[in-house]
Amino acid sequence: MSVFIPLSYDHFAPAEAQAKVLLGPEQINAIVRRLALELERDYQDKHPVLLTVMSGALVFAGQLMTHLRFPLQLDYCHVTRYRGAARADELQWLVSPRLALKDRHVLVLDDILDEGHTLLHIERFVQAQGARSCASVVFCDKRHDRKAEKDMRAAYTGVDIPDRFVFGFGLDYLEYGRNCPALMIVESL
Ligand SMILES: O=P(O)(O)OC[C@H]1O[C@H](OP(=O)(O)OP(=O)(O)O)[C@H](O)[C@@H]1O
Ligand SMILES: Nc1nc2[nH]cnc2c(=O)[nH]1
Repeated sequence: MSVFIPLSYDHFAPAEAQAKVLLGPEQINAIVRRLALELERDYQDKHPVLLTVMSGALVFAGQLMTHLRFPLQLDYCHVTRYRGAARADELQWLVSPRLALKDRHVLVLDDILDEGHTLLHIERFVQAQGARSCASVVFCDKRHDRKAEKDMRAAYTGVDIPDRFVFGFGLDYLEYGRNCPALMIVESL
C-alpha cells in the first residue's frame, strides 16, 4: 500500500527557514542515554522485542539501541496518522510486526506522543497478540489536553515539549527534515 505525498519542498523550505532549535544533538544524546539506563535497569533479563514505529522513530531507535547493553530483538511496524502533514487524518496500518509477540515483553518505541492515538492503537494490537507485557518508550511528549486518554503518558518519556509542531531527529514535515540532527520547533504550524 502506498501513501500519496506530493513533492513539497517548496512548502517545507519556508517552514525550515523559520524553525528554531528546541533540542540540539548533545541535549538529545543526553536524553537518549538516560532512557537507555532506565531500560537497562528494567529490562536486563527480559529479552524484550523493541517494536519501532516507522518512520518517525527510526532515528530514535537507532540511537537508543547503541546504548542498550542487554539481549533484545528488533522489529518494526508502520502506522501513520499524519501522512507527512501537520494535521492528523485516519490511522492507517502500512506494515505489521514480523516477530511473534506472544509471551514476549514488548517495548513500543516512538519518536513522539502527541494525541496518543497511534500508541494506544499499537499497544492494543500488541496486547491482542498475547504479549507478556507491553510498555511504550517515547523520545518526546507534547504537553496539551487533547490526549486520546486523560492524563495519558508513556511508561518511559525522554522529554516533555511544548504544544507546537516539531521536526528533525526522525520527525518530518511533508516527509522532509527527518535527517536534521536537532529537534526543531515551528511556531506557525
Ligand atoms: O500521538 P499521535 O497524535 O497519534 O501522533 C504520533 C505519531 O505521529 C507521527 O507519525 P506519523 O503519523 O506522522 O507517521 P510517520 O512516522 O510515518 O511520519 C509520529 O511518528 C507518531 O507515530
Ligand atoms: N513531525 C511531527 N509529527 C508529529 N506527529 C504528531 N505530532 C507531530 C509533530 O509535532 N511533528
